[in-house]
Amino acid sequence: MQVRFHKMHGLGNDFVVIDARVTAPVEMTAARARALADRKTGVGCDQLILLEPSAVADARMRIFNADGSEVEACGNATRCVVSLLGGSARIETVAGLLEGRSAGDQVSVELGEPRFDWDAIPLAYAMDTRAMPVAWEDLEAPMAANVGNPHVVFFVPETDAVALDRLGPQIETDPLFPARINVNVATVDDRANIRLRVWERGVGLTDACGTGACATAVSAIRAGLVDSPVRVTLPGGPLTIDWAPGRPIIMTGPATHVFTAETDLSAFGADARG
Ligand SMILES: N[C@@H](CCC[C@H](N)C(=O)O)C(=O)O
Repeated sequence: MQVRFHKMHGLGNDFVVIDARVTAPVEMTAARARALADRKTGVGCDQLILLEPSAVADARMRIFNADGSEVEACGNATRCVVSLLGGSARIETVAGLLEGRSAGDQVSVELGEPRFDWDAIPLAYAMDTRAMPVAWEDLEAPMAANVGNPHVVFFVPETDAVALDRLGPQIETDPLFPARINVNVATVDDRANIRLRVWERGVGLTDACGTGACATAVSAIRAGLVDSPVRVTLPGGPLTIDWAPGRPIIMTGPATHVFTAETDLSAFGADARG
């Protein structure tokens, strides 16, 4: 089956976006998503995004990590899809209905209200998500937030000094996190600026993670460390996050279209399932 796809990125967090809103349905399996995302043998991306028709929005967005797992939310891809759909769009996701709008080269999306209860993260057992009584070597007492997907956030003196490539996979797969977890390591520079690195669930180290920036910002606001709006600078560049308790999170940043091409989907994990 021949399909058109768009290669896009948000601050270097890159996507293959297949728009199946008006074409024949695209059957996406974990194996097919993994094969497409493979940077050596496939097209290559952090997330595979499948747009399908929606009865309640402009599109239904399905999100597959590079390891093939289907997940609930992706902040950077949401901005890319808003831009692809013309700069103003309502998008249906597993995490809820998201709205976005472009202004110049910036796209703002409303990502819903964060959840902080331990079972909403989810964690394996009850604990205070403001200062969790756990540690992995020097990384200790993280906060946790679910911003559509699950995140743990460590505030550290210097994010660049953390061996996230080694500790990220350990924390991601710790039994404390029954749905696995995205791992954020952040340094608060001042009340308006945070620097952040992210080990993404199902991917690894990425240049940027929109939901990671949101989870980190709301955690820092909740802890009284910064004021809203706050700039969160990732290796790929900055995002602005605006949030107050009881309000949805608003994330603003760029969305870049790289190219459009066609590929034969049957070459990628045609009959593979799971
Ligand atoms: N890159 C994303 C997050 C993608 C999903 C994440 N890896 C998960 O498993 O929840 C973003 O920009 O938010």
